[in-house]
Amino acid sequence: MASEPDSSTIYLTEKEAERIRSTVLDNTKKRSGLTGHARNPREAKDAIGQATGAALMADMGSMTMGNAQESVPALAVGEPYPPCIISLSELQPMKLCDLRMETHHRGRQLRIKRASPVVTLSTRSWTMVQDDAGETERLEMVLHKIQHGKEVLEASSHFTIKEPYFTLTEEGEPTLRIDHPSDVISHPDADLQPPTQTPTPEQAEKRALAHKQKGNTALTKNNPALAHTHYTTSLAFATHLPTPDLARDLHRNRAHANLLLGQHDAAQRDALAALINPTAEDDVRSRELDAKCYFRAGAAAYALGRFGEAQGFFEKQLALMPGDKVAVANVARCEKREGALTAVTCDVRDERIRVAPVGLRRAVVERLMANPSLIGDVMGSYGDWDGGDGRDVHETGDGPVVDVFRAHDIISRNAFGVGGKDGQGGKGGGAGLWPRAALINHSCIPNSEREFIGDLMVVRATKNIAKGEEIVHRYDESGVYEARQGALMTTWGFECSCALCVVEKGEDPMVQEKRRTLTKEADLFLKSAGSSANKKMATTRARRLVKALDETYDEKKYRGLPRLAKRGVEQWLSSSTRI
Ligand SMILES: C[S@@+](CC[C@H](N)C(=O)[O-])C[C@H]1O[C@@H](n2cnc3c(N)ncnc32)[C@H](O)[C@@H]1O
Repeated sequence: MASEPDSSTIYLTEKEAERIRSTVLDNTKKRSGLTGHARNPREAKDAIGQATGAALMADMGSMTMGNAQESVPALAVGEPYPPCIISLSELQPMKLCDLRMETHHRGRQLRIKRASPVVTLSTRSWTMVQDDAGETERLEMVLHKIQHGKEVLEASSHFTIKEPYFTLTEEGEPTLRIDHPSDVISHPDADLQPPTQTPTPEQAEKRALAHKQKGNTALTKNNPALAHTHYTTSLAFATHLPTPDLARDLHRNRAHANLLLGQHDAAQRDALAALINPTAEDDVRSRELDAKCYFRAGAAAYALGRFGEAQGFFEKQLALMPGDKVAVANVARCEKREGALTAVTCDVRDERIRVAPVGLRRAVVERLMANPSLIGDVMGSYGDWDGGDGRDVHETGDGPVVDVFRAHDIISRNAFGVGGKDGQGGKGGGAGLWPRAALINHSCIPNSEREFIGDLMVVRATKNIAKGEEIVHRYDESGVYEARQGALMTTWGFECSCALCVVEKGEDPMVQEKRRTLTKEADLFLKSAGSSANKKMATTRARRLVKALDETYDEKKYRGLPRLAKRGVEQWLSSSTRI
């Protein structure tokens, strides 16, 4: 399958769709037949050699292809399962030899270390891992494999997997598989471990200062993830010092690293933990430092969309540093945005093939993991998979928890294209999730319209809306009944039964066919009309098309109802004849 450069069009033949569907469904069947079977041990040397070769090939591939993505990856959306919602301390250890095929090892944890390079592909990454008995197994992270802008499997060499899932890859090879990013805990390398025994103040100061210095260097080298790690280790030592000054410096610096990493909750927490709150008016240095903290807390709140709170912090900053207008004006938008990775997905639940904004799913989950205060807002949205027992658990003792299957379903049913009004993504514009606007239902006879100012969605009333009346907008713009219903069913999973759809559904098939043919002609006209040299001729043709389309609508049946098929050409006419 291929995608057109700079286009949201993906060409997928029926044969290709069938191949994807049958691969995914055959694999699902094969896996279910293996449930509970013993695992076949791997030969370590071969396994590590296989991963090393594949990593080399993947690296060479990305070097020669660069970022040009000519083919679209396929992704199976498997049977949903909830993330682990139990803290590590309550899970029983297990070994690789205890693994059973096609099993979620509930109540267990598996400690492993990486034994090969990581093979990084666009929608998943894998590597070979070993436990302390020297057994080797394959480990795969699907889609949500990046944290702090780095591949999780590459960022460390020791991990614990919570409630490991042992299954088959899409190619049928046994693997440990991680879907939910909270199901893997990375352990820092030895020199970044917090102290195991209480250090003397001298030892604590020496280690804390050394890590602070490394953190500062990492920040100047544009590596906030490494800076964050060093500041965190430094803080673990600084808490053993008799005065809080160094710990405050570290919180202030880590707030900066957190902002750069898009971890706004943590940035705000750090910025406020660093406050000195000087009482003396002439303590200029402390006032400057606190102003910096309020600026960072404000920038974090702003990025979280809490504008009132952000304003409060900026006002406090100004009170400490009167006249520093630049600080307010320079509110940094620290949010990292991800490219619009699209994949062809096959969902085993309804066997449908969809083109899904999986880059958006990855960006949303990354943002939620980094800012747990947002999890409730997003996870409260409508989605087919309700998350089972873990639905309302957003955090365990080990950190935030995001159910990626629920996130997937929520995005499938609630995402809209930025810049487009078709809900499928404007041309090259990507897609986004607006939790509040996602509450709005669809109608083909809407009373509002969505528009975009950058990535800000504006829902504008298109007619007077009475108090208590439901606000509705159009998810799909197609003027052809079957095309519109097809998109509503595939993307949003419902059949529209508004007054217009009721009439169109009962329409004479001959009339429907005529309208379809004319709509195709209108679409072709709209594609070429902009470049037409003869405007007069184009206008005449547009008028003729509007008239012909109008004649397919029975005056009585369509009284008070929109005639969607002619909208596009009518809009062209009104804009082309506007002075
Ligand atoms: C963006 S959400 C809309 C808000 C959602 N109804 C809620 O309760 O949060 C989209 C989902 O709402 C439902 N929906 C929206 N418009 C609908 C309509 N006209 N008829 C039936 N279901 C509709 C579908 O389940 C769809 O997948």
